Amino acid sequence: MNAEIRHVHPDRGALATACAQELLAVAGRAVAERGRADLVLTGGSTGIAVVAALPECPAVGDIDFSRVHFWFGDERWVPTAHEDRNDQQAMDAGLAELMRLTARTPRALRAPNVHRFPARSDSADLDTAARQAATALTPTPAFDVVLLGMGPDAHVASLFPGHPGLDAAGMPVVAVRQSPKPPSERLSLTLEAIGAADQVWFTVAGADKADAVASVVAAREAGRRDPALPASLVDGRRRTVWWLDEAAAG
Ligand SMILES: O=C(O)[C@H](O)[C@@H](O)[C@H](O)[C@H](O)COP(=O)(O)O
Repeated sequence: MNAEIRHVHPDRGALATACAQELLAVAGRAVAERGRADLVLTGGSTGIAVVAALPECPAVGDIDFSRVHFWFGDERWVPTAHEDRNDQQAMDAGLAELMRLTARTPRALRAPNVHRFPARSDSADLDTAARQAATALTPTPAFDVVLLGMGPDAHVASLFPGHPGLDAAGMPVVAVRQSPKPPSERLSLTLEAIGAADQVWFTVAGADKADAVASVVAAREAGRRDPALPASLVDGRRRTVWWLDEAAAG
């Protein structure tokens, strides 16, 4: 049975710290129980703040990062190492530091454990890249946690209200064009791939998100799945968690 939990923190920094600590706790348990952890990171200000908080967590030294795999919920279709890429922002914010901190140990986080979407520079076109990414995600890994940010329009990953990607069925990755949030071309996990996760965590901060949070929470509490609010369409198999700051919680 799916449980929905809400944590409210004073600000984005406190939210990010608490969320990062819990993420490492989940990773530690997954490694102990099934030999590996699969964590899906997200772009956006709050998602990247969570990654930035990871190296500061006291539990870093207790985790066997050689068994922790990081994935991405979506990616912006720009060249490798471009500053707009979610993988590059995550590396710069915290993954590179995690690699540095663990480098001289047998538990090191190494580059092959960071599973990136294809980049504009190394794939022929967006549709080919989506097919390549889908192949790499078939079968879909047993994600322990999918982290999601949420836009003021209630989009998650790169699944925007009214966009065709929302209807994608039978595939884990979809090509997204004409995204209302720049850049306009993107790759995204589908609702099906996100929903295969054990836990889905929304990380949302800022007063500009309060209306969207209120609408999505109201829809979910009423059992209403509304394609105009993509965040109302996703659940973890076991648990869905909201990590909010006070401004977003309203
Ligand atoms: O690539 C992206 O832009 C995202 O993954 C996107 O879904 C993001 O998480 C939300 O737009 C929230 O972003 P903010 O926290 O910056 O508002």
